[in-house]
Amino acid sequence: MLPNIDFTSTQSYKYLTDHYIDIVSKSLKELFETDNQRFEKFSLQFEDILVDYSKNRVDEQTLALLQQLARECGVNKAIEAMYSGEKINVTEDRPVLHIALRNRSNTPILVDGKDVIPDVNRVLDHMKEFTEAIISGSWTGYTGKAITDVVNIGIGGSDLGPVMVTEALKAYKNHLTMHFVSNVDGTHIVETLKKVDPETTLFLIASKTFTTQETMGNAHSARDWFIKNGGKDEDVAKHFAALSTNSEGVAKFGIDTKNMFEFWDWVGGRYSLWSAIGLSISLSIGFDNFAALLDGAHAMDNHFKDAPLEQNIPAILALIGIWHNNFFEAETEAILPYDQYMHRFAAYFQQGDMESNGKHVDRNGKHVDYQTGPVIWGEPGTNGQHAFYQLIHQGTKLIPCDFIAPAQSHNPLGEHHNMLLSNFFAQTEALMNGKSEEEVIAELKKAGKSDEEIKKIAPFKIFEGNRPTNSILVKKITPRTLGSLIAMYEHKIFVQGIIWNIYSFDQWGVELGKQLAGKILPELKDDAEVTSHDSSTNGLINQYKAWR
Ligand SMILES: O=P(O)(O)OC[C@H]1O[C@H](O)[C@H](O)[C@@H](O)[C@@H]1O
Repeated sequence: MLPNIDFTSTQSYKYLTDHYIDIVSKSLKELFETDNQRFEKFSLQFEDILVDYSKNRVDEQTLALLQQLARECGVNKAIEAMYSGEKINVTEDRPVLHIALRNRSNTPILVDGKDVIPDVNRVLDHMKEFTEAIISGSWTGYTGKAITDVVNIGIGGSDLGPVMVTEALKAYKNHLTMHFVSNVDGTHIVETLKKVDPETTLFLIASKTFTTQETMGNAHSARDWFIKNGGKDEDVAKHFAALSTNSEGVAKFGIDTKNMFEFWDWVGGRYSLWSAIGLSISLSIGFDNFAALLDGAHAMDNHFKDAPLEQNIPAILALIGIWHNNFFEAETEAILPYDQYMHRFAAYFQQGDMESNGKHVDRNGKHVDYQTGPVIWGEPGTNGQHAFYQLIHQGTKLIPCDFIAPAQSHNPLGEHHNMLLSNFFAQTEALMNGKSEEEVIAELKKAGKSDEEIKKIAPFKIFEGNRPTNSILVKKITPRTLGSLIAMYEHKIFVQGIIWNIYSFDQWGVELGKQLAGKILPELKDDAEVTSHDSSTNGLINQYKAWR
């Protein structure tokens, strides 16, 4: 059972409300000036990952109170419940066991009295064998040629994780060319099929449910293309594999269940890259690297389970996020990787975080009267600097940011990496310290500006600073460190969901749009005027019919 506590009625929440008044009166700059141990006190290292959370508007008391809040909300109990396979996804009556997919120490985890680990390992063995056959070329297409291209067809959790990881670990890539088709917009599949040859292409149909409209549409189009371009029905087995929990659906589609890589309903879609959904990752970087990704996640899982709250990185990041979200009323959080390979990291956690904690009903079925999950967004640095950092520095909204960077580049090239990292360090420093009026005036004087000119221009050049950031410095982005990093964010989301007293592992909010699209689709089949909706929806549908 998950705890069921309204965090706003806890003792620690009341203390935090008072303490907030004290903290807002101090600037980050002051907090650093009055404590030269801040970095030592407010940073933690996990293997090759350094997490510096000192540039947040917190002091020792803030963290102590936030940790007390976590205790009062039963975070430790909730962690135990997840790890022991309890059905904590109550509205779907399922356990939440992405940790079991990377349980490299093989400790049994029971679901309905049955240890799930042997099944996890069986599928991993199947993935290994298949990966090796494809990479070595011993698996051949219908004309006897080795596979050169892999097209993963999936959406949401069956796409974003594999895309993000294969991009982030591109430095480990082999000769296979990867393609990802997600959008039901025909352009996506059409443009992809232009680049591949049916004789040497493997399609992975990735769908937990094997019913998702977009994925099924794209999968059927891929199959039709394959048949139209020389393949026969009996050749499908050599070119199509399925990653799914739904063996009936897979068989119905015509994929041999021997080519089905199974996972289970206790894996949430957005937490599924560690499962058979990760087959495209394994094909792209080899099974050993995929296993190293799992190892890294498992190491973070152990840290999360065992480390006391005071040293527990995911818990600390979660609590600081709550501090910003519920006390400073920040509405969004930016994830800013200073690593080009990680360019889909923020997009990945848009689903990870927003689909998990974008809920307004608490675990009693009641509308909450506090803020829950933030809007997650971000782009790689330094591109973001030249686009939206203006608002972060001088806008009216508070945007807590996570800066992530590797110390070692996979592509050392002259001064490039120093230039990149100098921007990372400079931005977090600038966001913290800002630039005072005195500094601006002194600078303008030095530049020879008159008093009048200074008076006119100075207000625009002032930076208030006091903008909070986390800095996550990774020695190098390897499969292992990436695995740990992803798991760190997953657990952060978990802790926040527990404290906000919501269910983080369902996603009912995506259903309504799907249902309505299902109703509208038949209405688009002919040219008859549609009158069954509101005037806007009718008007749009009828104009669409007139123009198409
Ligand atoms: O893997 P599938 O069953 O095709 O689901 C793909 C996606 O569909 C839905 O929209 C869910 O909201 C996502 O959580 C899921 O990842």
